[in-house]
Formats: sequence, C-alpha cells, structure tokens
Amino acid sequence: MKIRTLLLTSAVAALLATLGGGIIVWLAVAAAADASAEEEHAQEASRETANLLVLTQEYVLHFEPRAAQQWQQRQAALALILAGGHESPALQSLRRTNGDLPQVFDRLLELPGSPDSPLKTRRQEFLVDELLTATQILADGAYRWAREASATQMEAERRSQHYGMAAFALVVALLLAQALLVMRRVLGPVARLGRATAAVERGDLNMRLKGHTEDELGELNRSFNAMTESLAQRTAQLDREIALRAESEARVRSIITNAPDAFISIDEEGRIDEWNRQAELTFGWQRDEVLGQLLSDLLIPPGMRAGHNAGMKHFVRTGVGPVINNRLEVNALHRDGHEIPVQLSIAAMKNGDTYTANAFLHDISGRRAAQERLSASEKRLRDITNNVPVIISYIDADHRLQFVNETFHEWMGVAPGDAVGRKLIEVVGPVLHSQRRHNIDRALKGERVVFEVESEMRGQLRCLQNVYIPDVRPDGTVAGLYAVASDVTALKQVERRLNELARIDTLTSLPNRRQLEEKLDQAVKRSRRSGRPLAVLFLDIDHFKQINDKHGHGVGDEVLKEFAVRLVHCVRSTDTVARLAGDEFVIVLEGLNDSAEAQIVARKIGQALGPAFGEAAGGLALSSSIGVAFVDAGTKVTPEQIIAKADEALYRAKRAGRATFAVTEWSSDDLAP
Ligand SMILES: Nc1nc2c(ncn2[C@@H]2O[C@H](COP(=O)(O)OP(=O)(O)OP(=O)(O)O)[C@@H](O)[C@H]2O)c(=O)[nH]1
Repeated sequence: MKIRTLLLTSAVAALLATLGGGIIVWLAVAAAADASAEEEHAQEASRETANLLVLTQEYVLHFEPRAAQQWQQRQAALALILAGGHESPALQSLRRTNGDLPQVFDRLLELPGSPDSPLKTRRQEFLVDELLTATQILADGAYRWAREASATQMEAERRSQHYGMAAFALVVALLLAQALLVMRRVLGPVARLGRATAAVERGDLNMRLKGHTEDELGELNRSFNAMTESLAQRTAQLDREIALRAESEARVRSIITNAPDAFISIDEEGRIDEWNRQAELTFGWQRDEVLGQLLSDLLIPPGMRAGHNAGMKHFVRTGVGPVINNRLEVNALHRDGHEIPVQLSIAAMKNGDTYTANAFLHDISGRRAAQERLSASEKRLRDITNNVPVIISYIDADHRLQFVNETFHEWMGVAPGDAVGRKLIEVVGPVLHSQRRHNIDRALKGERVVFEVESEMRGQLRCLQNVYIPDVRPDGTVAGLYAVASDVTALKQVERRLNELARIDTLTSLPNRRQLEEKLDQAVKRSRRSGRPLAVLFLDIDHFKQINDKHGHGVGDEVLKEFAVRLVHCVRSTDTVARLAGDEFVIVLEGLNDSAEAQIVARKIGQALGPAFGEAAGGLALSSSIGVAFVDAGTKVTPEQIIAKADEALYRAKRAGRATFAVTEWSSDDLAP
C-alpha cells in the first residue's frame, strides 16, 4: 500500500477515533455537568427545605405572622426550586410533599393565635406536628435527593474522567501506532536514504538501496538507485573526459614546454602569463622573471614600442591586427640588449569582451645567416657559372629551362630572362632540340648521359661535349636534369690531328700500320660488297741494313722516303701504300679483276726501283722483294690473315734471291671460319 494512502487512512482512523472519543468524553462531561447542576439544584433544595424546617420550627413556637409570611415565601421559593431539575420520582415526591405543605400551613394559620380550647390546642398541635412531620419528610427527601444527586454527579464525573482518559489513551495509542507505522514504513527507509545520500555526498557512487517495495519509498529507492547509477556513469564519463582533458592539457603543456619555438602568451594588459623553455633559451629571461611583466618592456625594441602599444590597444578590443594570424619576420630584444630576428605567429583568444594573444616565436638568426650564406654562395656560384666557358643549364621534367648561365646567353643569343620558364625547343629551335632530345629523355629517366654533338649556334659550328646529370628526388623520381655543355671544337681539331698523326708514318707521310689495318679492313668489306678481288703486296727493301751501315741512317731515311714516293706512283690513288716499320711497306690493291693484275703491279714496282735514287738517297740503286697475297672477293679471310699470307710470300721471294715477287697460294685451311 502507498504510504500516502496508509498515512491518510491512519490519520482518518485517528481522527475518527479522536472524534468518537471526544464525543464520548463530551457526552460524559455533559452528563457530569448535568449531574453537577442537578446536584446543585438538589443541594439548594436541600438547603431550602432545611431553612423551611427551621422557619416552621420557629413559627410553631411563636406563630408570628412575619414568620408565617417568611415561611410562605420560603415555601414558594422552594416550590420554584423544585419546579426545575430532572424529573424523577424523588423530585415528584418532594413536589407533592411541598405542595401539600401550604394546606397544612394554611389550616394552621386559620387557627387563632392563642388556642382557647384543648381541642384547638390539640388541633394546633396536630397540625404543627403534621406540618413539622411533612416539613421534616420534605427535608429528609430533599436531603436524600441531594445525596443521590451528589452521588450521581460524582459518578458522572468519574465516568467522564474515565472516558476522557480512555479517549486520551486511545488517541495516544493511535498516535503511537501511527508514529510506529511512520517510523517503520517511512523513517527507517528515509534514514537509510539519508545515509545513502550522505555516502553519495562523500563520493561513494556505488551506494545502492535494497528493498523495492511498491510504495513511494520503493519508488524513491529505485529513483535513488537510478540516480546513483546515472551519476556513477556520468561521473565515470566525466572522469574519463577529465582524464582525457588532463591528458590533452598535459600534452599541450608538454608540447608548449618542449616546443622548438618560443611560446609566449599575454593577457589583455599585454602582460606575460606564459613563457616556455624555448622562450627562456631564445630571449635569456627565466619564466619566473617575466610572468606579469609587460611584453613590450622586455621584447619589443624601443623604436617599435609605440606602434606595438597602439596595436595592442586595438587588438585587445577587436581581436584583429596586422600581426594576427600572419607569419611575420620581426626583430625582438634579447635580455642582453641585442636584437634577434624571429618569425612571429600570433593567434587571438577571446576572453570575455577582450582578447588575449598566444604567440610562437621562432629564432631565425641561424636561418637568416644561412640565407645570407646561401645568397653569397649563390652569387659566387652564379659568378662562376657565368664566367666559365661552358653552358650550364637546368631543364625540368617538362623540358622547360629553369636556369641558364651567361655563356648560354653568349653562345645562343638568348638572355637568361628570356629563356627561363620556356620550353627548350622554343628557345634553341627544333634542330638543336632534336639533337638532344633522346639524351634528355634518358637523363630524365635517371641516367647520367655524356655525349658529343656538333651544333650550329649563331652561325658558328661548335662541337659540344654534353653531360646531363639527373636531379633525383629523395623518393627516386627525377625532377629535371643539370646540363653542362663544353665547347670542345678546338680540342676535337687537336684530337683529330693527333689521331691523324697516330695513323701516319712521320718519315714517309704514308699511313702507318694502324691506318693500314683500318684501310685493309674497309677494303676487305668493299671487296665483298663489290665482288672485286683485292691484293696485298708486302715489300721489304733488299739489304737495307747495309745502306744504313754504309751511308748512315740519314741516307737510309731518304731512301725510305723516295722508296715510298716511287711506290705511290706505281699504284692508283684508290690503292693504299703504307709503311709498317723499318723498310717494310704494304700496298693494298683494290678493284682487281684477277691475280695477274697484282703481279703486273709487282713487276711495275720492280721496274720503278731500277733507276738510281736521288742524291739525298746516296744515288743508290736498290731492289725490293715483294710478297703478293691475292684475295678473291668470295674468300672469307681476315686482314691479319691476308697480311700474314703476304708476309709468307715475301719470305719466299727473299728465299728466291730477292728483287722478285712471290704470290700466295691459298689453301682451304687459310679460310676464315
Ligand atoms: N735509316 C733507317 N733505317 C731503318 C729505319 N727503320 C729500320 N731501319 C733499319 O732497316 C734495316 C732493316 O734491315 P732488315 O730488313 O732486317 O735487313 P736487310 O738488310 O734489309 O735484309 P733483307 O731484308 O734480308 O734484304 C735495319 O738495319 C734497321 O735498323 C728507319 O726508319 N730509317
């Protein structure tokens, strides 16, 4: 049952009981009052009857009229008294007795004052006696009535007291029962709830109440449990959030403390309220020294303070300013008075109606010095690149020129300002571009390329040695290429000359062994292509050693020179006459029809040597032995094999007595594989 219903029911019961008890008590009290009034009435009647009896006795002694009058008045008053009161047999008897008295008294009055006869005397005595008896009876009756009324009144009073006590006891009992009920059903659970609430207040959110009755306290218990459960969850959630926030704050503080940049925050008055470790390192002030100090006094150079303070005033009100949310480079004061270049980032923080600021300051002294060093280095590099006689350029992956030096300007006639940013083909033209395109592509694929190319630049043919170096990013992709082009035209000419010299016999100006090998190789290939045979004649001056020995090496040299000239005259211009070494010469005859033609040439040489040599050559007559190797167009032999065959034939000619020639006989073993 609901407590409210229970309390209401018990209250109604108590009320009804109290009401009933009250009515009973009231009735008892009323009865007692009634009995009391009756008792007073009876007492009064008793007193009056007693007085009447006294008056009667006085009257019957003297029979005075005044006494008679008083008796009558008293009797009438008694009649009036007896007329009231509760009807009862005793009262009715008293009324009757009192009502009979006047007749007796009147008869007594009717008697003369002094009886004059015994009869009268007797009659008077009889009437007196009757009157006294009746009055005495009346007095006795009134007395009894008074006693009875007094007993009745006492009984009524006692009863009313009993009823009052009983009602009081009932009310007390009911109140006690109700109190017990309240204690059992309300105060106990409320006390437990109070203890549980106190426990919750102390922070014990695991407190749960047992006893899930269906009354209000049961509901309250459930609500309390739900509330503590919710509180526990909410508290746990809050704890987690607080922990997360604390962790986040700790992280932020750690980041700020250990930030590589100086972190400074200022309040709306421009006073410092945060100063991290890097700020200490950068500006030389310790955190404890600067907290509460004006930023402008510590960090702003004197010349900038007025502007700073004006800007601060505006910023504090509006949250905006030229330095807010911008990255600027400014100068700040170090503790020792020197200025430090710093990169400044400021964020505004709204704080009620005003704004405060958080600033990160990064000391860029090192960077600035590095920039200056870099600029100087770049300038030096530019000076160098502009003054070296090579083209230095950078071509990006899109084939656009991103750098060219002054030499490029000089050779190509395009100023760096007109070349940078444009496609290479637009700057150098399609011809030069096509000469380089393949190698550019190779370099852009990551290959270091070195190549030579001859290009006409501003009407001048230049032989350029190019080095393309790929610009490889850390991830392996190629951003572009560095191109270095050196003009090796002069070098090439020297090289060509050296090459020629290396392939020419300096004494006779004939091709030497090296050039002979090249020319023979080409001749063999031509022979195969043309199908025309060729022949190689291997010549050696007979007894040349003796010329040297007899006439000296100078004469020997002259002999060799004139010998060479005579050989050249014996062959066609398309043939090759070469000096191998010492007095050994080789002639390559091309475009032959058969071996007979080679033999004809051999004989012709023999005849050409017949006349005496010039004066410088000592006027000598000499001869030569010749080995002839005839090579048909279809014969697959190598130049070395041909030379060897000719040498072999020469040996045979020497053996045959010199001043003659011998022709090679090829066997199948001689064929090249
Ligand atoms: N003057 C001169 N002599 C040279 C030169 N080169 C080699 N000789 C000499 O040429 C000579 C060659 O002699 P050989 O061919 O071996 O002998 P030879 O006397 O010709 O005898 P045969 O060849 O058997 O007839 C050597 O004495 C070399 O010193 C040169 O450039 N100038």
